[in-house]
Amino acid sequence: MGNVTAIRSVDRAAAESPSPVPSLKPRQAYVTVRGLSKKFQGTTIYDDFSIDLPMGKFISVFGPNGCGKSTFINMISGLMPMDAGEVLYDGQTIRDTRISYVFQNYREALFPWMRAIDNIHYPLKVIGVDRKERRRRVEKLLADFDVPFDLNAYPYTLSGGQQQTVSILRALVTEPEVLFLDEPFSALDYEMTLFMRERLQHIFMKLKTTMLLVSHDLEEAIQLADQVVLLTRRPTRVAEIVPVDLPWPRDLDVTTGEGFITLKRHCLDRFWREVKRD
Ligand SMILES: Nc1ncnc2c1ncn2[C@@H]1O[C@H](COP(=O)(O)OP(=O)(O)OP(=O)(O)O)[C@@H](O)[C@H]1O
Repeated sequence: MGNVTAIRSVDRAAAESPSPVPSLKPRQAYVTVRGLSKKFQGTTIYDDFSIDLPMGKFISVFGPNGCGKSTFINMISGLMPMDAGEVLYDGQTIRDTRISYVFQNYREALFPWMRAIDNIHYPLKVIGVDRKERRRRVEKLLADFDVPFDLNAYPYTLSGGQQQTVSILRALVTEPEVLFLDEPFSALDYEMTLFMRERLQHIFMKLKTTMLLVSHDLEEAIQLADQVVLLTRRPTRVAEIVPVDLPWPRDLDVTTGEGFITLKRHCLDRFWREVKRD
């Protein structure tokens, strides 16, 4: 609404004044987290934690073991209650924001009694989209992605990477504004992990959906992100937000290039300082 009002007032100004109209930059929307606190059995994980994350960007979250990376995205995605705090997505609460979640454990995430294609249809069915419209939306999604295996297969007949591809497609079918990914590739072998990172980048470049990724793997965290959020040990704060100004797609040339190596070294330094801190 704010933008519409701004554009209208500039139009009026243009009509009333001969001076050139200043060009309007699109407003950057943010996920705003304020005063987030969480304890588990007396142990403080977060205490009055705040951060702003730009929407439409790929953000990865990296930090020491057990610092609360998964807890963070579970809370801001509404999967886990916070003890205190507020999270807004471009000013809207989570209830008014379309979100999806891709879990690490694809074996438990897909419905084994449904074919892959029916797994992808399922979220639309839950929100009451009729069969014809469901088919249209799934076809539109699949047209964008070259899926190199049979979606009529049952999940157990598919490889880990294929199953995780189905999970990602299922997460995307509702056209989420924000996609949360909690170590989505950590259960895959190395070859499949590299392949899936490439695929996820292409999805991101095409859709520009806000992506929030938790990763244990610093290379992955850097390769996929516009910004890496480095967290401290508990009680967890932001150690640093590292911008990743590297060209997309981050292919082998990029990930073995000087810019990437410098960023990795910087993040590792910060990480070690944090891990060794008394
Ligand atoms: N439901 C829960 N009940 C009790 N403690 C929990 C619960 N969930 C997480 N924890 C604890 O909170 C801390 C943060 O957990 P979390 O899984 O968010 O960390 P993480 O940074 O994602 O961990 P890792 O690096 O091991 O994946 C850990 O010490 C964990 O044991």
